[in-house]
Amino acid sequence: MLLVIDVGNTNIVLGIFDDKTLLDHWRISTDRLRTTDEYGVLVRNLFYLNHVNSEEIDAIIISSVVPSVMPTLERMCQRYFGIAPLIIGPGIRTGMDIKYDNPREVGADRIVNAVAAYELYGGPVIIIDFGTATTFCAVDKKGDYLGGSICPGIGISTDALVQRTALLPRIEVRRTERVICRNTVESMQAGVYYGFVGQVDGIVSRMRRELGSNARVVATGGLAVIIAPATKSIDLVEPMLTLEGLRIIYERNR
Ligand SMILES: Nc1ncnc2c1ncn2[C@@H]1O[C@H](COP(=O)(O)OP(=O)(O)OP(=O)(O)O)[C@@H](O)[C@H]1O
Ligand SMILES: CC(C)(CO)[C@@H](O)C(=O)NCCC(=O)O
Ligand SMILES: [K+]
Repeated sequence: MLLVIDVGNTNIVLGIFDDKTLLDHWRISTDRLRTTDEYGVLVRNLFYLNHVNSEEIDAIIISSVVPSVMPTLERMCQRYFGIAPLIIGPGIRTGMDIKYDNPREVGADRIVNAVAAYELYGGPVIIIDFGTATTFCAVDKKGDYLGGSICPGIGISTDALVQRTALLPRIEVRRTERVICRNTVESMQAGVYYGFVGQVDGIVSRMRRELGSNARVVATGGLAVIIAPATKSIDLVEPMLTLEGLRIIYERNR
């Protein structure tokens, strides 16, 4: 079985594949201070509680956009699984040509998402990931990664709004009936929700113009299912896109 690990700035998502089937997945917070042994105990416990036999893990692949936790995670893989993990980075075959000025600069999560989306849906395709940041990525018909846009994420934007004001409370991101709202919580919900819906449709329409096509649009990340229904442009929501991409890239490098 294959253990896939996606290290984001807020969360680390772990998944287990038996061949092409995702058997289970878990989300833990990204904690730069956690030790090798703490990560080891956490992961081994998740496996134990979900009846996964650690002995059956025969490979690990990791994508990370948080360099500082990588030495710890690599040691965890060695020590608790006896495996040297494959790490998305220079030297890994993704099967995708990266057209960034400096290909090493693109976040590994964006490349992994792009590989999965192109494999699943073909090109041209636009990928939106609602994580700590909201990223938009474009892949053309040939399967080249063209680049995209990076926006402040929904969670951190809302946190900033709450932190920098005296009277605004924390809210749950939620769709509202209307945008002319008569209380603070609903006003904030409407602004956050329809503001980010508008961002999606605005950036996608510009991207479609630059891509010169009727690109398909796939969304992932925790908030994708909440935002997608009100957008005009999101065609598909694929919550496990990054894990799927890690599995595909692993197969290209085994
Ligand atoms: N319903 C919600 N209301 C308010 N905030 C939310 C809601 N769901 C998620 N968030 C916040 O949105 C942010 C993005 O969450 P999500 O879990 O999608 O990203 P992530 O996968 O953790 O991101 P990364 O991959 O960058 O670590 C987090 O800060 C999270 O706390
Ligand atoms: C944009 C984030 C933070 C999204 O997780 C990540 O992909 C990242 O740190 N990227 C590096 C910069 C870039 O992709 O151009
Ligand atoms: K992510």
